[in-house]
Amino acid sequence: MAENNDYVQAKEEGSWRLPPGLRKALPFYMRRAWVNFGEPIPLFEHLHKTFGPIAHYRFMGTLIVFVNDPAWIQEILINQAGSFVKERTLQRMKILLGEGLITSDDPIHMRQRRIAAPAFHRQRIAGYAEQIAASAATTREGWKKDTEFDIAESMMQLSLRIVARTLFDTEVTPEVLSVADEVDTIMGLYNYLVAFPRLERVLHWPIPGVMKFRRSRARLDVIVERMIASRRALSREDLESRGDLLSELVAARDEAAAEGDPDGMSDKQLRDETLTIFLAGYETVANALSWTWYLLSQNPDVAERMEAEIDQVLGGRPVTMQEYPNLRYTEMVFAEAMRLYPPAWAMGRRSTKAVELGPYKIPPGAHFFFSQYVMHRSAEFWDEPEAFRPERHTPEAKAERPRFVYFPFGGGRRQCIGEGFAWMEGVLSLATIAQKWRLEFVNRYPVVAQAKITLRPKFPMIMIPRERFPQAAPEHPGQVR
Ligand code: HEM
Repeated sequence: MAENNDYVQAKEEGSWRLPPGLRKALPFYMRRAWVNFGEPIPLFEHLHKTFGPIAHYRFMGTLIVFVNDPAWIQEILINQAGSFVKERTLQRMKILLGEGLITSDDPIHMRQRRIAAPAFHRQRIAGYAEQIAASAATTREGWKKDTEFDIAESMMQLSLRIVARTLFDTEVTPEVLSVADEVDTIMGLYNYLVAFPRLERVLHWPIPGVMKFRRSRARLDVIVERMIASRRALSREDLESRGDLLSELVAARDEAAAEGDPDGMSDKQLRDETLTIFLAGYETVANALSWTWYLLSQNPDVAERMEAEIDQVLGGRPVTMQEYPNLRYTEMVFAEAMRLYPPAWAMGRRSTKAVELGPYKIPPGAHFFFSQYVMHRSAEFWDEPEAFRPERHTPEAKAERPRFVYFPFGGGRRQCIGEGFAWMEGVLSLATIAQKWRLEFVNRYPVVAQAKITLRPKFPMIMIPRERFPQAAPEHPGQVR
């Protein structure tokens, strides 16, 4: 990097040693193509390209460090995790999610995670395989052959159906749809709301966007509280036999209380966890699946190989948990789609103590960002990063890579609690749908990834379902041959 008016080399500041970075505060570069306040990926890419594995800049008086080195990401998420809390923008999600798993910090987080963990154990989530396959089959049967539809919308509906069945043990009732709608409204307002410097204080002000947010949040609370109350009314036995995640959480809470955990999980925490899991588990998987179908449509050789595996493993039967371990290539396809289009495209932490990364010593209060999107496409670690190659995810290839070159589910003590669930949902949904259809992409809208809370397609993604085993057209009486 050449020293110029824009950039500074690594430098000492008092007892700190900062990595290289932008000489002036970020707003100074506002006219540059890589600065767009609603869209941080171009900025992260620019920092990586210009400065390499680590860079700093300042924004509104805060020191921000962007890290794109797998060993240093490991330092932040694992080895020095005790020196970090969640970054402020994320903490602001507390206005919606309260003290749920995503937003809380220790000691609340540690306790909540311990209580919620059994609901996500492998044996428990295996029980959801059947509901996932049945939901995907409903989606599959809803498509009309040779008729265009928007895959992004369809995958949202599928994942909503799966969440409704597994989290709440219900179909997509108007109640579940309103949860999705209210969450959508709130998330749409979220980017606007976090721009307020003293957000928590303005929440009571009669500003239209804020009022809308408050109304949505209140409606959401009523719905979720009703769902929790219906579980509470059940006997222990009935609760256990229901088997949905919310019942599991209520049961886990009761168990913790019975084992003498003095502060168990309050009703308020149960509400926070329910919303957190709903939010974390719904859009992420839907987007991962939409991107997978898009990439398959662009790589017919991969689609063919995946279909061959599915036909061979399933032999035309509905997929069950037993076959799941044998759908290895399908899983690699899903993994590779999440490399190119990671639903969680960046993560952030704030340091509470001094942090040492290699030669750098960074003061407490700095914000650290790292991006799955940038790392998963870095040429230092990936050969021809833009190419879609599921073979990158064989056990041998994985063993050769440093841990944090590929981290769609994060890592360390805050690693995604729903990871096992997400893999199963992705693979079983792909297998069920690909049993019947090959999707053909219709190039009507540009394919642009939009980095909102998750990485979603910005425009509708139109597909035509082609039947894989076309049925002979029925013969009509009097048909002329
Ligand atoms: C493809 C799908 C998914 C992706 C890419 C994904 C990604 C992530 C990532 C990167 C984190 C860590 C965030 C951080 O450390 O700052 C996370 C946390 C979390 N995820 Fe997921 N997730 C997915 C699906 C799910 C599902 C299906 C559920 C629940 C059913 C879920 C529930 C959670 C929860 C509760 C946390 C917070 C965990 C904690 O801090 O202890 N996620 N997820």
